[in-house]
Amino acid sequence: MFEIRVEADFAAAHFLSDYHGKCERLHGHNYLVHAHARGETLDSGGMLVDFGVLKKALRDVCAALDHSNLNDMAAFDRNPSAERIAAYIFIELKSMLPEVPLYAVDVWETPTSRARYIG
Ligand SMILES: Nc1nc2c(c(=O)[nH]1)N=C([C@H](O)[C@H](O)COP(=O)(O)OP(=O)(O)OP(=O)(O)O)CN2
Ligand SMILES: [Zn+2]
Repeated sequence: MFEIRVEADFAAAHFLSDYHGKCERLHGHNYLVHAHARGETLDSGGMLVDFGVLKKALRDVCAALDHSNLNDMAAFDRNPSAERIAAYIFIELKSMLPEVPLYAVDVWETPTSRARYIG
């Protein structure tokens, strides 16, 4: 089994509507995102997926979120948690690159807190 991972980032504001604590107030994160692809088969160039292809798509998805207020996006249903952001990015990537064996998307909200969506 082979696995590759690419990375991108974005900065955004959010708050959690159904949360009692500091995160119910508007605040921001520098989100770090990892996209993972997994598979058994390499192409004739010996690659699972060209890093550059997956990285460009991930950067495009992250650019659309950059410097936004994530609570403005209906996709997150008032609670833009790291879990929902990871699922959203996974679905966006899969629609852009249906042929890529995308495995998971990780969203690091802080250096010590990460959510993963496995598709
Ligand atoms: N499962 C989840 N839990 C929390 C999420 C989330 O998206 N999924 N989000 C938050 C807040 O957005 C918060 O900003 C980040 O939480 P936390 O890791 O607690 O942030 P800190 O760095 O401030 O925590 P330290 O105590 O300094 O480690 C909360 N929970
Ligand atoms: Zn937060």
